Amino acid sequence: MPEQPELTVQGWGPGTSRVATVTASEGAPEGQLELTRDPELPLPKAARRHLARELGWQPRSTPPVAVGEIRLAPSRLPAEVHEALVALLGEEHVRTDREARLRRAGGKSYLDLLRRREGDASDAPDAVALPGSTAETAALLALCAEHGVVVVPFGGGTSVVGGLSGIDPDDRPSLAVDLARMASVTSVDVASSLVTVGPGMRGPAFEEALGARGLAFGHLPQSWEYATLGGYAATRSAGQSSTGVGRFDELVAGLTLATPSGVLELGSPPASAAGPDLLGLALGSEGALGIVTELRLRVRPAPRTRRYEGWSFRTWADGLAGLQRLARHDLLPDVVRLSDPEETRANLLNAGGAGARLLRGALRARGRADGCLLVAGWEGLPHVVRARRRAAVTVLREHGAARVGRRVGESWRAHRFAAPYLRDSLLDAGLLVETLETAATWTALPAVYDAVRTALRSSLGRPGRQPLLMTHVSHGYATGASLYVTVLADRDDALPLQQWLGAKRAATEALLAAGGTLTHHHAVGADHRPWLEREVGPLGVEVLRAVKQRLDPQGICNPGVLLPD
Ligand SMILES: Cc1cc2nc3c(=O)[nH]c(=O)nc-3n(C[C@H](O)[C@H](O)[C@H](O)COP(=O)(O)OP(=O)(O)OC[C@H]3O[C@@H](n4cnc5c(N)ncnc54)[C@H](O)[C@@H]3O)c2cc1C
Repeated sequence: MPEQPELTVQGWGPGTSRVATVTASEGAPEGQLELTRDPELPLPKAARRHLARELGWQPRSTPPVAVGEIRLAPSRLPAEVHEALVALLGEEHVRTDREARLRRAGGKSYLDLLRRREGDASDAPDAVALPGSTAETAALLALCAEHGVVVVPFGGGTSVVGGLSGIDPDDRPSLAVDLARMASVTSVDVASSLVTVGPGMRGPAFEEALGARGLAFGHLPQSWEYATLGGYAATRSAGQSSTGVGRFDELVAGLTLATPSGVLELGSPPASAAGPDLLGLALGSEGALGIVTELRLRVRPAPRTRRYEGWSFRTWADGLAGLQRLARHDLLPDVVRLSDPEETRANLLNAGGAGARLLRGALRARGRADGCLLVAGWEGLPHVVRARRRAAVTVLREHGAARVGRRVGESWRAHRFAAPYLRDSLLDAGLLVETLETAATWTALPAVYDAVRTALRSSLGRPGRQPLLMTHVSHGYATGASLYVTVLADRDDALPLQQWLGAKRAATEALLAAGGTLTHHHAVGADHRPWLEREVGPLGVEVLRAVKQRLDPQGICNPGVLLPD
C-alpha cells in the first residue's frame, strides 16, 4: 500500500487521533483503524462571534458518527474478476477490505462529507486495485471491460464535484483504481524543461524531487498536500500561482492514456501542427475515457526570490479594474488574490494576533475598513521580479490601491493550505460550508458576481438568517478571471443535502445565465454534468460521446461523470 499519508474518511488531514474499532462485517477484518481526522481545530472566538452575528447561527455540536459505524455494503466484485486481478497485480494490490474501500469512497465535497459524517458509504467501490504500470493498467481495463466492472480512477480523493461517486446507470460492480504505486519521477530533461512522472505522485513529493535538481513545478492548489498529478490532469486543475505559472493543463506537454481500446500517447513537445491536439481530449476527461498512467510535465528553474505583499482597494470595482488593467498589459503578478469586502472583513477578523489588530486599525484610519484586500506574489529571478513588481505597482497605485505590507502577503503564503482543516470544525459546529467557482470575461465578471450572490442569498436566506458569501478572484487572464465563492450558512439539520443542492442549482443557473463558465477548475464530475450541454452545446456533447464510445465501448470508465445522462 502507498506510503504517503492517506486522507481521513470524514474530513481533511491525515487523521491519526481517534482510533475507531471496526467490527467484522462483510468480510472486513476486525481490528483497529486509524481513519478519523485530527482533533478539532478550535474556531477563534472572534470568528465565532462574527459568524453568529452574520449568519444568525447558533453554535452547536454536530459531530460525525464514529467511523466504525459507517455502513458499507458487502463487496460485489465477481470472484473470477478478483482472481484475475490477483493474477495480474499480486494479492497485496487487490483489496476488498473495509478500510481500503472506505478510504476510496467519494471525494471531499460538502455533500461527500455530509454523507460520510452521517454514516453513509453507499458510494464506496466494491474493491480497490493498485496497478504498477501502464501495461498492468491497460490489462486491468481490458479485464473489467470483458466482465462489465466499472472502473473509477482514484488519485488523491480530493474531488469536490462528485468525481469519485462511481454512479453507474446499470449498477454494475465497481473497482477503484488507485494510482499510488505509480508515483515516481522516471526521467528529467533539464535542457528541455521536461519531466516524466507517474500520475500518483503528489505535489509535495514532486516539488521535493525537482528541488534537489534546482527545478520547480509551482502547481499549488489548496488541496496540494493530498491531490495527485494524474488527478490534476484529469480535472484541468488550477493552482494558487496559476496566473503566473499557468493552469495544470498548460503545464502538460504529453501524457499516456490507457483505455479499454488500447493505449494512447498524446502530445508532441515543443509544438505541433499535426491536426487537432488530441492531448486536449485527455485533459479534463475525469477518468471517463481511460486512465492517465504517465505525464510529461513542463517544469522551470526554482525561483531565486519571492515577494508576497498585501494591497488594499477602496472598492471591489476598483480592484477588478486594477487587475483588468494589469492583465491587459501582461503585468499580473504570479499570485493574484483579490478578496471582496465580505471575504476581506472575515479574513481580518479571523486573523489573530497584534499584527492583525494593527492592520485593522491602519485600514480603518485610512478609510478602508470596508475595502478589498489583494494578495500579490511574484517569484523568479530577482531582477525580473523587481522590474515586474515595479511596473505592476504603478498600475495598482493608479487604481487607488494602498500597500498594506509584506506581512499580509507572507502570512497568506504561510497559511495557504490551512482552510480545509478549519472546515471540519465548522461542520462539527452545525454550519454548511462549501465553495463554488466559475470564470468570466472582464466584461461579464461583475454581473456574474452579482448573480451568484443574489441566487445564493435567496436560496439560503431565511428570516433572521443570511449566508456569508466570501468571494475572491484567484486566477487572472488577459481575457478575464475566475471567481471563487466560499459559502457559510446555518445548516438545515433536517435536510442538509437538499439545502445545499437547492443553493448549488440556483447559483449554477445564475452564473451560466450571466455568462460564467460551469467550472473554472473543479471540473464537471457528477455534480455539474446536468449543465455540460449548456457549456458545450448538444453537438459538443455528441462529439464527446462518440469519442467515449470509441475508447470505452462498454462504458466502464467512470460512467457517472462528465457526460449528462
Ligand atoms: C480542500 C480542497 C481544496 C481544493 N483546492 C483546489 C484548488 O485550489 N484548485 C483546484 O484545481 N482544485 C482544487 N480542489 C479540487 C481537487 O483537489 C482537484 O480537482 C484535484 O485535481 C483532484 O486531484 P486528485 O488527485 O485528488 O483526484 P481525485 O479526486 O482522486 O479524482 C478526481 C477525478 O479525476 C479522476 N482521476 C484521478 N486520477 C486519474 C488518472 N490518473 N487518470 C484518469 N482519471 C483520473 C477521478 O476518477 C475523478 O473523476 C480542492 C479540493 C479540496 C477538497
